[in-house]
Amino acid sequence: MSSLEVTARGAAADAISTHVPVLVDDRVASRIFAQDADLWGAAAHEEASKRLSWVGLSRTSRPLLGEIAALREELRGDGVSRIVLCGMGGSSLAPEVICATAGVDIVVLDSSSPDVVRRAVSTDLKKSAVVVSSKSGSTVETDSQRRAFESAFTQAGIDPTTRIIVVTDPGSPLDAEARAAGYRVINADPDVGGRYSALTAFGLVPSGLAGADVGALLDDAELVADLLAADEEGNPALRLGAAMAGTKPLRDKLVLVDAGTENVGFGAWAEQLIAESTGKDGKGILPVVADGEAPTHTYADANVVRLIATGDGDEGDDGDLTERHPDSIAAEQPGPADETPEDHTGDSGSLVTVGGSLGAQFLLWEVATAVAGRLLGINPFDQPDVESAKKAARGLLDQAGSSVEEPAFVDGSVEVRTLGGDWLGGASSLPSAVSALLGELDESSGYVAVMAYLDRETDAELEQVARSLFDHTGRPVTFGWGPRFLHSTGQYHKGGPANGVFIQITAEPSEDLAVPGREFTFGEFIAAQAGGDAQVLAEHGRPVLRLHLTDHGRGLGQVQSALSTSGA
Ligand SMILES: O=P(O)(O)OC[C@H]1O[C@](O)(CO)[C@@H](O)[C@@H]1O
Repeated sequence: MSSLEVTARGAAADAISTHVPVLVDDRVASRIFAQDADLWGAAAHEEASKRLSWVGLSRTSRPLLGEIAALREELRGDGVSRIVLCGMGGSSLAPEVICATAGVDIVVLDSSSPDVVRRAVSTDLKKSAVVVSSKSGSTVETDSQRRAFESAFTQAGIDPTTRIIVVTDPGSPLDAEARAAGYRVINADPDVGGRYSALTAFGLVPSGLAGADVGALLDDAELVADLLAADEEGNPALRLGAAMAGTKPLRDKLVLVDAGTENVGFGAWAEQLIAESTGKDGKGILPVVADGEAPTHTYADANVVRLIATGDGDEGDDGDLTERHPDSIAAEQPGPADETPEDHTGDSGSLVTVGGSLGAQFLLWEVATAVAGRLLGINPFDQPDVESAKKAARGLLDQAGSSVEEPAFVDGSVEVRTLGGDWLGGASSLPSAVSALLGELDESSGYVAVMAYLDRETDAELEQVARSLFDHTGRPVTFGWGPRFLHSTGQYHKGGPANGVFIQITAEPSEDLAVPGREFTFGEFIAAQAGGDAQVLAEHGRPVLRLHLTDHGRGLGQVQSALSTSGA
C-alpha cells in the first residue's frame, strides 16, 4: 500500500495552519508539477527551469524497466551475482535505501579511501558487475573508482566492457568517453538534479540490477502523484514542506528518527535532499539523522520527524484529527501543551509523523523540499558551495607531496590541528582540544558536525560518538563519512547558517593505492579532499578541529574516548 500518512503537533501544526492556505491560494503544488520555474524567484529561474523533470518520473522512467530486467538476466547468465555501485551523493544514496528496503545486496562504493577501494575491487571480482553513476561525469571520486575497476578487470582477464555499466547524462564527458570505449551507457533524464534523481536511471538501474522491484517504486509514486499535485489543504507535501520550513521562530534542525519505518536508511537519503537543497545564503534546514532511541524534544530549535511504518499512524488518539483518508494528511490542531512531549527547555515541541511506501515518500519529500525552498526564499536546485571544496581539493592535489602543515601538538597517535580561529587556547591534550572546540558551540542554535574520512564498514562503531556528544552538549550532532558527506551535508556546512563546529578525522591508510592514469593516489586524493574542505570551512569562519590518526587502531581508540567523554 502506498498511502502517505502524515500528522503534526505543536509548532509544526501551527506552521501548517499558517502557511498551507497561502500555498494553496498560490497554487504552488500544481505549479511545481507544471514545472513552473518562477516559484523560487528570478535568481533561481534558470536552474529551476532545468531541474523540475522529477515530477513526472513515475511515468517517464517506465521505458527503463525492460532494459534493466534484460540486462540483469544477461549479467546473471554471465555468472554475475554481485553488483557494485560507484557514485556519490544523489548518484548512490537512493540505490542504497532502495536495496536495503528491498532486502537485496548491493555494494555502494562512495569512498576514496585506498583501503575501502581496494577491498571493493578485490572481492569476488569474477562474480561482479559495476555500475558507474555520475550525472556530470566529472566527479573525481567516481572517475577514480571506475579507473580502479577497469584496471582490476583487465588484470583479471575480464573485458571491462562486459562488466561495467555507465549511467550518466546525455552529452556528459563520461557519456562520450564511455561509448567510445565500448561500454554500455544508460542515459538519465538531464533535467533532474542529483539529489532529486531517486526515480531516474540513477536510482533504478543499480537497484534493479541488484534485484529490487523498481517497477513497484514507480507504481507507488504514481499512486500519489495527483494527490501531491493538488492545490488542496490535505496535500501531504504542502503540509510537510510547511512543517519543515514554516515554524515560527524557525526550528531549523530537522531530527529524523527511525520510529519503525520499513524504508531502511531513509534518513541518509533525505539528509542530502534537504541539506543540499536548503543550506545556502546563510539559511537552511539541517537534517539530523538520529537513532531510534534519540529523545524527541531536547532543544528549542528541533523539529522532530518520526518515520513510522506505513499504517502505524496515530488513530486520532487526541480526537483532534480532521477527517483523514488513506492518502492524505491530517494536521492535528495543536493540542494542549501537555499533549506533546515537554523538553528540558519547557518548550512544547514540534513533531511530525510520516509513513508511506518508499516510492511515495521519494516524491513526497522532493515536493516538500521544493515547497520548503520557496518558504525559505532560497533556490532548492543549486549547490553553489560544493564547487569551492572541490576547487580547494584540486589545488591541494596539485601540491600533492608537499609538506603538510605542522600539527598544533601530537597526543599519542593523534595529530591535532586547528583552523577557523584562535580557539584552542592552552589546550595541549586531545580531550582539552575537544573541550575547547565545544566551547565555541552556540548553545541556542549551534550544531556539532563529525566528519570521518575513514572506513564506514570497519570503523562503524565510531558513529556512536554522535550520541555521546549529544548527551554532553544537548545540541544536535551530525555524523558523516568522508568524502560521502561532501555530497550531502557539505553544502549546508559551508553555505548554511554559520553556527556549526567541526571535528574532522583522517587516518594514514594501511596501504596506498594508485589511481590508474592519474598523477595522484587515492591516499593523496582523500587527504586533499579533507584538507580542502577544512580550508573552505575555516575561510567561512567555522572552527575546525582536525584529528589525524598516525596509528589507526590506537588513534581511533583515543578519539572515541575523547569524544565520548567530551572533555567532561
Ligand atoms: O552525479 P555526479 O555528477 O557525479 O554528482 C554527484 C553528487 O555531487 C553533487 O553534484 C554535489 O555534491 C551532488 O548534487 C550529486 O548528487
